[in-house]
Amino acid sequence: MAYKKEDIYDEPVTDALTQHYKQVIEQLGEDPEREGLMKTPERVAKAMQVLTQGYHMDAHEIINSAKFHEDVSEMIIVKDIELYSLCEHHMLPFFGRAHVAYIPNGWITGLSKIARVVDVYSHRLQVQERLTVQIMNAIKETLNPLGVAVVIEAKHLCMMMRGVQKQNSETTTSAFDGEFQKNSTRSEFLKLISARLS
Ligand SMILES: Nc1nc2c(ncn2[C@@H]2O[C@H](COP(=O)(O)OP(=O)(O)OP(=O)(O)O)[C@@H](O)[C@H]2O)c(=O)[nH]1
Ligand SMILES: [Zn+2]
Repeated sequence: MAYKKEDIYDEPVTDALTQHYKQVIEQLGEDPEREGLMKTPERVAKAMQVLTQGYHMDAHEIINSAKFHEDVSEMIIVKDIELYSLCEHHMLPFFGRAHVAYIPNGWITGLSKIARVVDVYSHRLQVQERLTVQIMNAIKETLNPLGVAVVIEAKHLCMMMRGVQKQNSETTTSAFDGEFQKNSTRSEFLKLISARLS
């Protein structure tokens, strides 16, 4: 599991990406040999490996590493988990907050593991909808809870810096399973997450 900084970079990948980014800089009309840009291709190569490190991480393994038997049947909510991802269409960031809830069925996991699962799937090339469902499925498949809910609110730089150039639009996606498909449970969850947001 690549948790530590030194585990993230793969030397052949860094070398190959560095060469490509040097060409990218040239094609954009800049001089990759000028002082300020000398180390930029390598920096970008490393940054991109950090932003996509989720491909080398296993969400199921993370949850299973801190899975505890506990007889609680109340809703557990972890809200305002900040997330940074890359849209797979433009490879530009989208960023915002994830709110995750589940109703245990005998098993709980460490709270930080929920945030780690958000990181695993957001550190990949994504669409917000798939990211939302993947987080839900990882919790569903490992904890077999009575229900899981995930809401993500995010802003997409591809819509802000280019293209349609809308600075204030925010996209909300949601995925509900089990008990959360019932109106009353879903309303309770939505009320609890919006209570602190306002
Ligand atoms: N559904 C969804 N769409 C996304 C996401 N991130 C970016 N997009 C959209 O992906 C679409 C790609 O559309 P294209 O027409 O192929 O690309 P484009 O010409 O760059 O489109 P514009 O952004 O409208 O200029 C755009 O409408 C983006 O807004 C996401 O997470 N989910
Ligand atoms: Zn995009």
